[in-house]
Amino acid sequence: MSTDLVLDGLVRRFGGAAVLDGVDLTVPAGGVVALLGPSGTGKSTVLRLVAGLDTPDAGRVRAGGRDLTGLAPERRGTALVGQRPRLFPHLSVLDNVAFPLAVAGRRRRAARAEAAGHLDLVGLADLAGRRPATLSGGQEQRVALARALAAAPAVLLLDEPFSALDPGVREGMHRLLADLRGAVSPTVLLVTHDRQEAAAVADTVAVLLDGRIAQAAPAGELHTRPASLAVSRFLGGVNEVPGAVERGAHVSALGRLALPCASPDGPGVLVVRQEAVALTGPADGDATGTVTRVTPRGARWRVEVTTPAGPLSAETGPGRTPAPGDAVGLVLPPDQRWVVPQATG
Ligand SMILES: Nc1ncnc2c1ncn2[C@@H]1O[C@H](COP(=O)(O)OP(=O)(O)OP(=O)(O)O)[C@@H](O)[C@H]1O
Repeated sequence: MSTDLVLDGLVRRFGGAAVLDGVDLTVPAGGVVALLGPSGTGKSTVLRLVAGLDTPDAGRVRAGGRDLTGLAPERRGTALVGQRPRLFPHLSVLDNVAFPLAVAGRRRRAARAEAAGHLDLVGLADLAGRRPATLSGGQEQRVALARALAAAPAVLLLDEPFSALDPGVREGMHRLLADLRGAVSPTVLLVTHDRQEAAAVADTVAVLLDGRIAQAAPAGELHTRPASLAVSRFLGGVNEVPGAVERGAHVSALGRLALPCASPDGPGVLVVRQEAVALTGPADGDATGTVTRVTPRGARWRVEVTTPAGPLSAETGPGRTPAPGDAVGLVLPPDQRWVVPQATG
């Protein structure tokens, strides 16, 4: 049975510096939240505090209304899967998965029967008799997931569990996670530094910046409606037009651009995702300028343009791409315009 997970004002200091400085976050029962942030911001530390492998300097961890903060790891009802599967090399795949059941006091036969069910859940029933050394990286991680699920955790903690896998295998793991949600609906807190992974598997993506959750929202909303310039930049947003909001429009060197939603009057930076910006002829568009650079981004192209408001970029699909020196117009679609406060400091 899944329960919610609530982090309430978690603080963790190392050598006097607060790595976590008041982390508030809720994962609803059966929900998947991805914790996303730059390297070294304390994502793994959050998981360690939830798992009971480390102790917060302040704040509480609750699950299903139970305060876990002072409890030993084995009494918390959490299971942690990390980047490395850490399987027991001398045990078969089946016995690896049966291990937490045996520790919980199940008889060997019953533990194995239950473990077989969990292996089936991760699609590895045929490999039950194999040793971990004979498995691929993706298979090993599936076994690690089955072992974690065998412990029937109320909360499953995943610390970059797919980051060492090849992209194709990683996508398979994302699908597996979705299937597992359908079958056992665990409450999941997943740490990742991969934006695409966070968007692919989580209902809510929480961005950890400077020791706090800067924003928690569905991935699409985070990208198009960031709470701050810091969130926008962390998510790869490059278009920033300084100016001010005046009676429902953003006023800048580009002129007056109507805003789709109410925004308070005053200084503000217009942000529009580069993927949403369209190129048009130099006589049209919300901004006009000269192309300075064109760079490939996978199957797409990033086109950088100097405009009266500074550099702006568009990402175009396959097709005719302008060249440096071309005069172009940029369309900033009205429903994609969003204003964030000016950066401070
Ligand atoms: N036990 C510890 N003692 C001292 N410093 C620590 C300890 N654990 C973590 N830190 C420091 O806290 C910071 C956050 O570490 P953490 O591993 O939680 O970050 P992260 O966001 O998971 O990073 P990454 O994405 O690189 O894995 C780092 O600067 C790390 O060096």
